[in-house]
Amino acid sequence: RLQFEKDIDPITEPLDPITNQPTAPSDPITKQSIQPLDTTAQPIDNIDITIFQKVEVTPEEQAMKDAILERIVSASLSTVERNIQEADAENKAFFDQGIDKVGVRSTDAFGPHLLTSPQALKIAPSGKIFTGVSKVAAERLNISKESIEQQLSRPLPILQPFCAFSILPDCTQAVNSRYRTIDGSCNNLNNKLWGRSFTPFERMMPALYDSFDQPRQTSLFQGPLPLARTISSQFHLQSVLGNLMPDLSHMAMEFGQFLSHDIQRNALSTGYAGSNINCCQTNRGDPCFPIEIPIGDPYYSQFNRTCMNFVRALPTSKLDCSMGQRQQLNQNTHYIDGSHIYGSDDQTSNSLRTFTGGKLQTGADPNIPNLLPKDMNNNANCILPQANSNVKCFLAGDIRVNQQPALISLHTIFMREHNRIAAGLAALNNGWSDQILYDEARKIVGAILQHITYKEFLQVILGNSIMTSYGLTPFTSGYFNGYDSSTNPAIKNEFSTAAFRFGHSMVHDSLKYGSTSHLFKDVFLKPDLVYDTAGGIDSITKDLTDSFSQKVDERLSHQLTRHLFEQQPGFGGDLAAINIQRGRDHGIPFYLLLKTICNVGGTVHNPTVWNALNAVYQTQFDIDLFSGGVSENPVVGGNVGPTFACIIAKQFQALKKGDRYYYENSGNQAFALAQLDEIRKTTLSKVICRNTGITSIPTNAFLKNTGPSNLMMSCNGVSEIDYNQWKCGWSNWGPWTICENFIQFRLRTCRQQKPCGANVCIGNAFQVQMCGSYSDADISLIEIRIQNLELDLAKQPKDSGVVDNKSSSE
Ligand code: HEM
Ligand SMILES: [Ca+2]
Repeated sequence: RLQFEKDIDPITEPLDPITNQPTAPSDPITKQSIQPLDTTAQPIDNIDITIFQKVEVTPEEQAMKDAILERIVSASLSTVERNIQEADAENKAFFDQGIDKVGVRSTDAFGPHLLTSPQALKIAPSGKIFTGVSKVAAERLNISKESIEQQLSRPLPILQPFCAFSILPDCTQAVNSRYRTIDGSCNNLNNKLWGRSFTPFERMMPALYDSFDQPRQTSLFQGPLPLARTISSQFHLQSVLGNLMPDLSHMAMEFGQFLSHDIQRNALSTGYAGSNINCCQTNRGDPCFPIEIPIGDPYYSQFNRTCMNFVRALPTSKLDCSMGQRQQLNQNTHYIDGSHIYGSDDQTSNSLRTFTGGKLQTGADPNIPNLLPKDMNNNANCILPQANSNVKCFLAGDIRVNQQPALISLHTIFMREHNRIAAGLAALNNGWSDQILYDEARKIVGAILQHITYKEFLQVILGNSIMTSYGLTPFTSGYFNGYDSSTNPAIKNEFSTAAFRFGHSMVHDSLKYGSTSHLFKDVFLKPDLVYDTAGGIDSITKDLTDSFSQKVDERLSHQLTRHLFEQQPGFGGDLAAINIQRGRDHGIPFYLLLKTICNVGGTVHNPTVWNALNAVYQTQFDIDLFSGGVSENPVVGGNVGPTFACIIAKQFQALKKGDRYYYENSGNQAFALAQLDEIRKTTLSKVICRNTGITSIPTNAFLKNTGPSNLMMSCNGVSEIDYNQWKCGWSNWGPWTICENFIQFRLRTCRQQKPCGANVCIGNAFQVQMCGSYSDADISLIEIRIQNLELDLAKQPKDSGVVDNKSSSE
């Protein structure tokens, strides 16, 4: 049986035993991913397969269908497994020949996105088996492309041992836990794996692949789709200074990327021993899907470059272990939970903790305190200066942290926010263990991230009317009681490959840094600016709020479309082409289909833009989702077009309603109301003030223009979170009441809300005393009144928050 260890590729030609080269040139479009069935396989000719053409079937027919599927699967399994093993051997040969290499080559234009984690590689073989047998079944049963999901979506017992998701976690602890798990499991108690890291992206619509699971590459009018690079160079032209956003700051772009890295990280295929597959040097099939650079390319042709490396995403089995279309894997937790800060698996999260005082590790740099911990082995393949061995890249919950300095800065600020909160909580509550401090600080940071996302970020991206109609605006008081356990929070493939990439269009040519500007190509994977003692994180952050974003439109900076991760002139990547190619790799349906699903009618493009778009495609029905969506006119009050706004709004609605730990929820895991009100006071600007040396900042960090509606605020005296709402035990005494009939009293409240234990308050919540000038003769009467009052006061509850006696032991 198969070894579930290495990334292996089922879809490559056998090697010629003499030359050790593929025997036939492979054509990624028409290449069949699986060899014909074993001749030893049982024939199915005597079975009536017409029931697979029916939409409605009786229970008896369904049982018959399952039996047929079982037979086909059992007959084809060994062939599929053998193909995977052969592909593995072939990958090893490419590795041995030095074609696929461990570590990034100077022509790799994917940077840290290439670094697929070991957990994902373990899931890969399972994905290949499910895709392999599904393809055989679809072919044998003559199932049409459109009905594959419906006809094959059966959890066959024979396939369960191969499924990566057949073992469920034990969620007993999670039922009453105030804290999320690190990997996101057990959030939904009926569907324990929903939203967990290393689970598939879901879809809004079934995929549209070519020949079962091959990238969408054929036009509706036959012939190939236009090349991704051609669409990029002809339609996604260079952003010009004249098309700056009128209001959004460059920080809006950067927070968008930061948020994106919380909720999604696609896993790419790798070669033998995790090496990077080189699709430009070999002519092989899946998972190679190189981006062809046409002759006469306006930029790359001067370098005689004809190919940009592109490797397909890893296939995965589906979460319900049923057969069907090829799916892709999200390596991060789908929830907005700060997983890019803390890690999406226990090993990563533990490696980032100090295990004292609930704190996260910081870097020990002689010149600059409080940076992220250093990546001493340069696992992220950063480009480091030879002259200064202090300068290293950084470790965080998501390996893409080092992609460029603005991203490093936001990561650093939120790491500091965690440590500040942990210290604040520890100062008030001596008895709290490292674990409680870590958990509670992580819970608060997660809530702050959600609050900033829904209150500030989405507001400027989607605008009022969409925020309201999808119920995305947070409340100003009270709990949101809208948790819906039937809502799957999972990130949708259409969102990840296209809609949420709108931010690529907002990226400037350069990162402003004090009085200088640095082109992005000069700072990709270079942490140097962060170490600059003249400004570092503070300067990068201030300049993000101090400059405009580019508009969301078809235009992207050449820094992204010519120079992405460029290490050698002419050999950078093209992010617009990559986005288009990725959409095709994932079988994302064409733009007009999604537009219809989103109920977007009529003309939503500027006519010149629409004509330019149609000039590159044979027919409007071929338009890729990224290109069609990003170029729409923005919705009223927002900054993306109606189709992307719909996809984004639906996604964030699911992330809100489908998250048991959504910060505004009531219930077992809830914040006390007074705590929730503290979270609600947070803004991104305040978080920046609290954790940098910046002295003044726009009140709304997402808007650049300052004026009456967005005043500059001083960071001096910017309110901390009021940790008193987290203090366990008695509050201070309130004031004495007015003296009446020679008596007065005062009150205090007991804070035994989570995560305090019960019984943290000994004594009374009230004090009564005599007052005024009374005569000795009155004393006995006053004493009786005091006793009565004390009896009344004792009937009042003495606690202020939700009582909980379980969480303190967690
Ligand atoms: C300098 C800024 C940025 C750079 C260099 C960059 C680069 C990249 C690269 C190389 C990929 C992988 C593409 C692929 O292989 O399919 C990617 C994916 C992505 N980017 Fe960006 N990006 C930037 C900013 C942003 C922003 C501002 C947003 C959103 C507001 C964003 C959203 C996304 C999304 C949603 C993905 C897909 C993530 C996944 O599932 O793996 N990016 N980006
Ligand atoms: Ca997450």
